[in-house]
Amino acid sequence: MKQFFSVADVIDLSGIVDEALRLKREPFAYSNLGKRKTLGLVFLNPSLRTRLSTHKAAANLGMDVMVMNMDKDGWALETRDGVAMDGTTVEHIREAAAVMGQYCDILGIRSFPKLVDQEEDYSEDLFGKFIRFCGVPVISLESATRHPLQSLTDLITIREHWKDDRKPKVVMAWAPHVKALPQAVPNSFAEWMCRAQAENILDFTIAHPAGYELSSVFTQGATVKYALDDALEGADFIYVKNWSSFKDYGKIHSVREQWMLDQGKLELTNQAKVMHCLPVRRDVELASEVLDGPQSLVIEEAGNRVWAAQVVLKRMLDELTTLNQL
Ligand SMILES: NCCC[C@H](NC(=O)CCC(=O)O)C(=O)O
Ligand SMILES: NC(=O)OP(=O)(O)O
Repeated sequence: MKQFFSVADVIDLSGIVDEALRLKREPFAYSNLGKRKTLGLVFLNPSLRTRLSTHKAAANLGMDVMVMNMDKDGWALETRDGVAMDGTTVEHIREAAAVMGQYCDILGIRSFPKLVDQEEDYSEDLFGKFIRFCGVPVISLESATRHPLQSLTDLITIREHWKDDRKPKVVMAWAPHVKALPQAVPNSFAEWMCRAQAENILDFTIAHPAGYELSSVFTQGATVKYALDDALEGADFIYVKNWSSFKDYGKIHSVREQWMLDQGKLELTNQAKVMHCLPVRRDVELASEVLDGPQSLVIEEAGNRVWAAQVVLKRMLDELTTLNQL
């Protein structure tokens, strides 16, 4: 694996999930694979889970890890080409990425969208440039449009909790929030679930109020419902997430109906397990009674972030080892 940016970077969806679950059973089976290799984790935004789980995954493989909080500790980064840097930006991504590539064998980077200009965010300009100039394999730690380590984790968690012969009904349900959030997590989850649905692994439904349609690039084959109660009927897994409007880019529309998942709504489902990528705003996005209840998987789901990161790092290290032997 040379990069991990979207589901398109995975050839074998079931294969990578099974391999991650094998790593969960034997975390130290490849503890020398990453010896004398360095992972750099670059953050332009806050993180708890991604930072710690990816660090732990690298440690399990014997790697050294360096973390750069670019937003707080780095020089202000310029990403545009052809501009004289006579303003507030100090260092161009051309040099910054290339220099980090000198110190690291694999790099991970997190960069959220600005939610102002749809075209700019969806061009993934910063990611494209980072990949181009750093010269080493790159893992997305969440970009403007996707969060692949989270989505792989989510598929691993669903696989772990589904023992029936019948395909599970997975519902991604929009939830209220106090501020405008990116579409990266729901885009990515939809993209991975649509691929899983195409591979006959599960059935996938998206529920959101009118005006919250995601880009059709990510939702091919998904059933879309505009009423939460209707979508929840027969659900085996509910993936709760807020996102801002894609069409009316980055905006929040007022919604009259109740979209927060509480115990009453949960009772409409097939005793569904409840998932959320975290962080979650209690009693805004998701009722405390559900988060603290027996159907919540959120803590286990966060725990599984380690195995998603570890399988991706392992595949990249395997490839680096093969290249070194040539
Ligand atoms: N990395 C996981 C989610 C990150 C981000 N959440 C947030 O920014 C929450 C902020 C808040 O609740 O104020 C999102 O939804 O894309
Ligand atoms: N779910 C997730 O990516 O969490 P962090 O933003 O804390 O890394």
